[in-house]
Amino acid sequence: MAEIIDGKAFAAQLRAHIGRRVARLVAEEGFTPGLAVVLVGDDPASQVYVRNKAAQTLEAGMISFEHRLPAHTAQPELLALVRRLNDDPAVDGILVQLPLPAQIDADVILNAIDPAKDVDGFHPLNAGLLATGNGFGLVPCTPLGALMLLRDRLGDLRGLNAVVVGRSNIVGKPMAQLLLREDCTVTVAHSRTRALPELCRSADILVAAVGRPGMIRGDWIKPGATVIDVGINRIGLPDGRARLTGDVDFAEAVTVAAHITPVPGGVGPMTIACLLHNTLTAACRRRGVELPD
Ligand SMILES: Nc1nc2c(c(=O)[nH]1)N[C@@H](CN(C=O)c1ccc(C(=O)N[C@@H](CCC(=O)O)C(=O)O)cc1)CN2
Repeated sequence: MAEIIDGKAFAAQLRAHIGRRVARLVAEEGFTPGLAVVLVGDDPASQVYVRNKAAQTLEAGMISFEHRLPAHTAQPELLALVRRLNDDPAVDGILVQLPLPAQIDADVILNAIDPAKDVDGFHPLNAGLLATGNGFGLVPCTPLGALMLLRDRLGDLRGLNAVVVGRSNIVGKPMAQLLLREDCTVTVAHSRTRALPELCRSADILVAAVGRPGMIRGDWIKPGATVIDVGINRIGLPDGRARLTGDVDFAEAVTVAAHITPVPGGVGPMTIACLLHNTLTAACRRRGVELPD
């Protein structure tokens, strides 16, 4: 049976460490990092994520600025808010919660965020810095969290075969870039990939980020592989409640892999912990202060 990677516990330790570093900044440098989170509309899952982001920001000793706009908000209005936040010296990090309502072009909004405050790492400048390895940008939170779990479990990743299933800008592409930076041999697979089960079976590290519940079966996994499940799928139950499940068939995979992240409790909690990590990083860089240990 695989060892189950406890992302919830790891994220709690990371947040506690960030909290200690923030306390040192406040005491020694006299400033408190600030994170602005913008939510447009009333998507229930997004509301929970934004609430958790605000609560964990405060717990880490940072300032939380929350902006909630109605679902009918027009793009110029949201753009104006982003520009105000770019200009606000108390705001070190800006995050616009996704998905956005259909009348808003997410790329226009994400590209308007000051790259130095782009704690989601979605701005093309930060994506470019990650792709070229040319300097230090801000890295998208979910893949950064997944990489932290991998390094904690496996140590040196050099030379390992990694297959990333999914090519989104939020997870698949940055995950592949991060693994390349670790000297893995990386393949990015997607909905048009042929012979996907065989390809997955070649992976020492298999990252599933496709958004299709249970798609990766146990016999797609190389015995002894490390499986990182980034999928967060809500499955309706007959009693009206919902169950969270990943992209990997956990019951099958756990009997084949050496290490596996569960859903919930795996990569998900790392997303917000890494958001706080990025906010601390952005705050120190913007203010020309060394990041405390
Ligand atoms: N601007 C962004 N929007 C979205 C991002 C993002 O990184 N930036 N990612 C997701 C949602 N997300 C954060 O925003 C997120 C997803 C999951 C979790 C999490 O802790 N999951 C838990 C289960 C929580 C639950 O019960 O729903 C887990 O997996 O254990 C945190 C944040 C899309 N939008």
